[in-house]
Amino acid sequence: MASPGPAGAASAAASPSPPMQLPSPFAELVKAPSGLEKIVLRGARNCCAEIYLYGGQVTSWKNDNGEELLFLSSKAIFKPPKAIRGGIPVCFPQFGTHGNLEQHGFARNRFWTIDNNPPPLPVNPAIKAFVDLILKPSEEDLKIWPHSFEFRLRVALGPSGDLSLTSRIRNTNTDGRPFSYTFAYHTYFSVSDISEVRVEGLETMDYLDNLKAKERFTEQGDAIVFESEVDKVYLAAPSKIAIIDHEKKRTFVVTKEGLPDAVVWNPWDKKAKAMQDFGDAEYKSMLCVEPAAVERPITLKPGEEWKGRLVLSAVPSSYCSGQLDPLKVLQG
Ligand SMILES: O=P(O)(O)OC[C@H]1O[C@H](O)[C@H](O)[C@@H](O)[C@@H]1O
Repeated sequence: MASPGPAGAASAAASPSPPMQLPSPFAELVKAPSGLEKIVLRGARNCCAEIYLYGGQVTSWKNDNGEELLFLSSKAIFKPPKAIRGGIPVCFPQFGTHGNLEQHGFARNRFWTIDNNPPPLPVNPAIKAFVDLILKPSEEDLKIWPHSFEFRLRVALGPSGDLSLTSRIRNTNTDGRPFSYTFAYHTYFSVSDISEVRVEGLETMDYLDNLKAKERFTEQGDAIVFESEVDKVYLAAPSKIAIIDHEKKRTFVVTKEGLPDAVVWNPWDKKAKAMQDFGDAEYKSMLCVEPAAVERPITLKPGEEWKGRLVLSAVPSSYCSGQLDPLKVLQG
């Protein structure tokens, strides 16, 4: 008997114009001009978020006033196999070049499907706008990474406009083999002007510098500011990091669980020019702060599941002419 359950959703995904069911009345599946499908989550007032099935990738997150909070390049290419430049690409099963797979693994350029019947996840009952996606390896994927897995991603918009991403990755190998992976939520924040931005929470942390052959250094005691290209993996970073945008008087608070590291990236002018899908001056209006597990890969035995969570909130900075109290932002 046909039912609008998960099997219905999976087979509908393969047909050309599916009347796809979503479990939340605040979520809608629409076709973007590129022809790719995306889910639009609608929260209170003008809050909303968009998630592409391609890459399982969040590309938009707007606040109460309908202002965009994530960076998406004006030159982003919405065509496989290129990953979409901006939003929140998911790097799995490899972050960066930490392995033999393509840069950042393959999850960001695969088609995910809607999972209408995911295993229960403890949730805040006030969250009404959410969607569950799932990625399983294809035959081709198994040739490049010979492990069977189920990757479930829930994207939810909270009542106060917070955006949360919860990843659950399960080893479904039937041959008894464990697997290991590295991971990142490659979050592109929209900022007014990179030279007006500082990041708090990473002071005094050790980091691997991708611009210096992954050599290990220790950050100085001050908040991080930006004057040139940055590509660092902060190790054992705190669970809250604040990105303070002085000009916009906005602070992003990044809360991470299950993800020890945090990557900070801005390509600056030279690298920006070299990227085909990134505007020459766009480095000024973006910053990537990416909760990640890089230094120590995560290992799962068959049947084991890992959970990694990211919660983003955007709050007005109390900054006027004095100093913002970093403790208030990071603890509050
Ligand atoms: O161009 P992509 O493959 O999307 O990677 C963009 C960037 O992602 C991360 O932040 C890495 O640390 C950088 O080394 C890399 O350049």
